Amino acid sequence: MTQTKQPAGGSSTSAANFNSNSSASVSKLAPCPSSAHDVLLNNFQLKKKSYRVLLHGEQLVWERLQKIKQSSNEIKAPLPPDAPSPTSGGVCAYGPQSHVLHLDDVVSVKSGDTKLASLQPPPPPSSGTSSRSSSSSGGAIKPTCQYLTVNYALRLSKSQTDCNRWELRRLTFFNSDPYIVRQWDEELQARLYSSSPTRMRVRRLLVFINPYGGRKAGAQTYERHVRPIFQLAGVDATCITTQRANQVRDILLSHDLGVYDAVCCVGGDGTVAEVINGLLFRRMRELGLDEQSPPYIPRPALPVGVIPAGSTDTIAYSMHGTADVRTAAIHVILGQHRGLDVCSVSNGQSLLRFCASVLSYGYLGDVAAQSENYRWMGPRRYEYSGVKAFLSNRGYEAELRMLEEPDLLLTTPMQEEVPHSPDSVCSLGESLPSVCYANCQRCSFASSIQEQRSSLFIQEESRQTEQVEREEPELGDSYLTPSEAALLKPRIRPGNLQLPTGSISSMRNLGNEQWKVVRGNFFMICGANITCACARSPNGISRYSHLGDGCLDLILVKKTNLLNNIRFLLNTAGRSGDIRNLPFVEVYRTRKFQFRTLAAAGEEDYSLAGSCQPISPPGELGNPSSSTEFSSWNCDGEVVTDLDITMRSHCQLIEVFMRGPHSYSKPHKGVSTPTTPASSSDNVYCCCKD
Ligand SMILES: Nc1ncnc2c1ncn2[C@@H]1O[C@H](COP(=O)(O)OP(=O)(O)OP(=O)(O)O)[C@@H](O)[C@H]1O
Repeated sequence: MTQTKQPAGGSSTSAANFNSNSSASVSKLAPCPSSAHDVLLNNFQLKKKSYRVLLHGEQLVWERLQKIKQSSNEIKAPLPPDAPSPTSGGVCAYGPQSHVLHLDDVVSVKSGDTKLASLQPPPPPSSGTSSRSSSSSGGAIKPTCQYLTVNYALRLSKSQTDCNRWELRRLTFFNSDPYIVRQWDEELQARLYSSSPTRMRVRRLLVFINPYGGRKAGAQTYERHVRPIFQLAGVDATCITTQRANQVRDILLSHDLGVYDAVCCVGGDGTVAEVINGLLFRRMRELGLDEQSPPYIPRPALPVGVIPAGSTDTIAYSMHGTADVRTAAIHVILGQHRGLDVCSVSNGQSLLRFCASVLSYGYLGDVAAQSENYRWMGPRRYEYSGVKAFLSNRGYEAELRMLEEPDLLLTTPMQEEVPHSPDSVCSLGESLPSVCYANCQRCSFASSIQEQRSSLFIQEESRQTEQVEREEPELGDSYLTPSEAALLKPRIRPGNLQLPTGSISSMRNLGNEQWKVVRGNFFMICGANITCACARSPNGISRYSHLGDGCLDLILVKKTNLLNNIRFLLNTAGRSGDIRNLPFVEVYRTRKFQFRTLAAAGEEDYSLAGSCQPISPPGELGNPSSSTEFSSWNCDGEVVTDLDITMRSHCQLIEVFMRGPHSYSKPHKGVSTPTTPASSSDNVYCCCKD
C-alpha cells in the first residue's frame, strides 16, 4: 500500500477523509505489485481546482478541496458531506461530493509534459509484456511528466429511448511533482490491464469491414467513428475490407488467428453471422469434429465485437440497446464481455449453419428472398419487399415439434433472492416474462447451470459411461459426453449470485424431453435467438428473448386476415405493444424445435440438398420459394431453402463484447449523481441498479 509524496502546497490527508468504510490504510510508497488493496492518495489539480484523488482497488475517486480559513493559516479540506454516505456490507462508499470512476469504464491513461502531450493517444501496448512495464509513453515514463489524462466512457441516460448510448470523456490531472504523476500512471496502467474475469482489454484486434451492407458506408463508418476510438485505447487493429460475400467466413476458416485477442466486424447481421459461423466451424475443424454432424458444438477461443453498419443491425441493437456505432466501438475497447446464445440450424441430414438473430419462415422469409433482388435500393428494399410479401402472403401449412422448456427454477426460492427492476423482472423461474438487461440473472443462472453440468458429468463420468454410450449422438444433446464437458470453458458468475438448491437434481431431469406438436396455417414462424430489436422496432419481434439463457422463443403467427397481420406488424413496431396479447399469436420458449411443411408430409426425402454455403440465390431451379405453397427461411438475413429444419439453441456459445442494454431510470432530483453510474462503480451491471 502506498502513500505518495504530497505536492508542494498540497495538504497531507488520509483515506478516511473519503468517508470510506474500507479498512484499507495508507502506508509508505514502495514499488509493490499491483493489488486491489493498494491505495494511492494525492492532491491534484483538475481545471485549476484542487482535488484529493484516491485510487482504491478498481475505483478512482476525486473530491474537491475547499479552503478553510483558520485565523491567519489557510488549509485545504474536503467539502463537508451533504448526507450520510450509503454503505452496504463492507463495500466502500464515498461522500456525495465525491466523483467515482470505475476502472471498467476507463479507456486509457496517458501522462505528458504538457496537457496537449497527455491528450495524445497512447501507442498500442506490446502484447505479452507486463502491463506495469508498458507505460503510456511506450517505454519508461518520462520523469518530467506533470499531466495525467484519464480517458473514460460514460453511459448517457437521457430518456427511455436514449439510455444506452456511451460517450467518451476525459479528465486531465495536474501535479507539480512528476514522481507522483509517474506513480499514478504506472499504477493505473497496471490495474487497467490486470486480468479480470469480466473484462478483457484487447490489444490486437482483427477487424472485418463490410463495404457493401446497409448504405454501403462501412468503410467510412470505420474511419470516422471507430478508428479514433481504437487509437485512443491503443488497440492495434488489423483491418480487412471484404471483397465478396462469405470472405469473412473463409478467412476465419483458413488463416492463422494466433496473434489476435478478438475479432470484430463492421457490418450488418449478415456480417456478424459470417464471423460467428467462421469461428464456430473453425473450432470444429481444429478439434477434428465432423462438421456435417458434430457430436457437440465447441466454443471458439476468440471473443467477438459487433459494430453496426448494416441495414437493420438487430444483433448490435439487441446487445447494446442502440445501433450507435461509437457505443459499439466503446464496448469493444472497454472489454466487458458476456456469453451470447447461438442456434444451430440443421436439416434432416446435416448441420447447415449457425443463427445469431432470427430464423423466420413465411412473411420474413419471403421478405429476405425477395429483397435480395432489390439490394440496389439500400435499406429501403426491406420496405418495398415487405409490402409485397405482406400482400401476397396466403399462409403456409406447417407442423412444429418443440421441446418444451422444463423451467428448472420454478421449484426454487430464487425469485425472492433476485432484485427486481421497476419495469422488468430478470427472474428465473418466472411466470411473467422478463426482459434481458445488463447483468441479467436468468442468463447468469443459465451459465452457472452449464458450469455445474460440466462438473457434474466429469464427476460422474465413470458411472455414466454406459448410459452416455447408449445416448444417440444427436447434435448438442442434453447429455454431454465427458470430452464435451471437459471442453466447456468455465463460465463467469458475476457478483454473489447464489445457486438455488435443487438445480442439480432438476438438471438430471433434462433427459425427460417433452415434445409438443403444433400444426396450422401460418402467416409467419420465427425462431428468435435474441429480441431482434432495431431502430424501427425498439422492442424487437421477441421482446422477452434472453441473450444467454440457452433458449429461443418460437413465435407462431397464425394466418387469419389482413387486419390481424397489420395488427401484428404494428405491435412489433411500437414500444408499447406486446405480440403475446394478440389472440392469433403463440409464443413458446424452447431449446429446440423441428419444422416440416404439411404439404410435404408423408413424402420421402422432401428436403432439398443442404444449403450450408454458398446459399443458393432465391429463384434458382428447385428453390421452393418460387412456389407459393412454400416459403423459404430467413436466417440472419440470408436465405436458406431447406424445408425440414431443426433449430437448437446453444447456451452462451460465443463471447461478445457487451454489457447488455440498460433500462431507463429517471435521475432523482436533488441527489448528486456520481460521474459514472453506480452499476459500474460496484462492478455490477444490472437493470435493477442503475
Ligand atoms: N464486398 C462485398 N460484396 C458483396 N457482398 C458482400 C461484400 N462483403 C460482404 N458481403 C455480403 O453482404 C451481405 C450483406 O451484408 P450485411 O448483412 O452486413 O448488410 P445488410 O444486409 O445491409 O444488413 P442487415 O443484415 O443488418 O440488414 C452479407 O451476406 C455479406 O456476405
